[in-house]
Amino acid sequence: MKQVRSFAFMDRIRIVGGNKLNGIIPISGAKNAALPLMIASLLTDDTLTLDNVPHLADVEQLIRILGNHGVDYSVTGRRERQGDTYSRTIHFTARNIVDTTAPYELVSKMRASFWVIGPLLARCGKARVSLPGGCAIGTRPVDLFIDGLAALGARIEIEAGYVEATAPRGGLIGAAYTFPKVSVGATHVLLMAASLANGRTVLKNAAREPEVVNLADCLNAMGAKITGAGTSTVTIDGVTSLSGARHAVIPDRIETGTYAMAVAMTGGDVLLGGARSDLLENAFDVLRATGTEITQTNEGVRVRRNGAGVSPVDITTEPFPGFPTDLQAQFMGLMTMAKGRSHITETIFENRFMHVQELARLGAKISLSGQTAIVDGVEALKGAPVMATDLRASVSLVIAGLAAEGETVVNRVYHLDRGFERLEAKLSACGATVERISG
Ligand SMILES: CC(=O)N[C@H]1[C@@H](OP(=O)(O)OP(=O)(O)OC[C@H]2O[C@@H](n3ccc(=O)[nH]c3=O)[C@H](O)[C@@H]2O)O[C@H](CO)[C@@H](O)[C@@H]1O
Ligand SMILES: C=C(OP(=O)(O)O)C(=O)O
Repeated sequence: MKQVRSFAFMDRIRIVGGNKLNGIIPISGAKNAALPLMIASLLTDDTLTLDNVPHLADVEQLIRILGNHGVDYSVTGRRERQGDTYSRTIHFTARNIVDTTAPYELVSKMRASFWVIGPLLARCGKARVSLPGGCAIGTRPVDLFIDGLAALGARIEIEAGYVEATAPRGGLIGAAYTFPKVSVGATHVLLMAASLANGRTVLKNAAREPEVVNLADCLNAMGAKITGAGTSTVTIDGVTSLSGARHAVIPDRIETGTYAMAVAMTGGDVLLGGARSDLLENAFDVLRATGTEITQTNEGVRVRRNGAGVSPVDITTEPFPGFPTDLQAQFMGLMTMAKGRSHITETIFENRFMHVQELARLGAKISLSGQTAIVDGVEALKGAPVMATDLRASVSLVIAGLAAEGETVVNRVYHLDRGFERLEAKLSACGATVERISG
């Protein structure tokens, strides 16, 4: 097995705030689209080639997990921009599945690794997968995966921290299943499992996220028969086998929204290269209401804000097409500098406010009332040492640091390396003072 590149654990990010952002930030392939696409390679003994795969700790970790099941990979077509390597083309081949167990040591590091349960069960008739880890933003149960796979005929038991799933003799059986709650991950898993089931599956109340559509398009290119992805009702007519394909990861809408909010905070004029505004219309409407100019161009999304100040806007996180929970922390960063009070309500994860106390170190005025944060904008933030607690919380501290007076040091940036490719290089190229201090 080839050496998978590691990310440094104890690095810190040092920011000296106060500079406007001006220039171009190339947007990478989406982490949350790349991960399920990589997992789909388990469904076929042919090669699945994925373009625009970001170089992130989560991607490298999933390469290790897939390797444990017998997936080989090779990297070609590295793209170079601004003298540095980024998103790559990776070929994944699961000629033989050598192990249907996904062990705790690998799966506990990342939520999405649990999703191998769908393709392993569909292709091999069995899977034994450790209960997952991931960002500590709530309890994050797996009941919907279990109920959904059981609806396709799987027998499921939980034994010593592992979900053990067995398909009926002859394979999974298509069925109608209504998700009691919208789940991105459970929708991904049922799409993959039902693609190789016998007969028709109809999923109701399915997640409509662009990453689900990206996966369905890839599965269809591999020979699956899926219609309705991107709506709440998805129909999958099972096929007996899937083939290889070549497919591109969509641009990262959360990275796009994050840098757009950074520009809204610091002021300036930045082109988010390759970004698609149709992937986050709601968040862009909200940003426009704060006083930020956003236009789609042929090259990407242009974001501008002059010195007029930030207007407060209330938001509530919702499944797509609503305001994404993965941008809630960053938006709170922006609201700390608004001219007035805003309310930010989190409805997806019950413990996704850990950035509140860290933003307070920078001088933010935020109080919590249940699932709502009440943010009173301050004249200016002041730099301070802060601690990253999860992926999106970490980046909210970085963008707040860009707008704060003086020096901010963000500790525990390994969270950031899970989901932001070359963050310091991208921001520095637009005039920010940001550097990584090796731990
Ligand atoms: C790798 C990836 O793509 N992660 C994203 C994915 O996470 P993930 O797929 O884990 O999130 P889900 O959409 O499944 O979670 C939505 C809600 O459903 C609950 N739930 C989920 C499954 C289940 O079996 N039972 C249950 O109750 C969750 O606890 C949460 O409250 O979608 C989230 C919601 O947009 C994003 O914040 C994450 O960035
Ligand atoms: C919460 C996230 O990731 P995960 O689901 O892997 O924890 C995220 O991408 O913001």
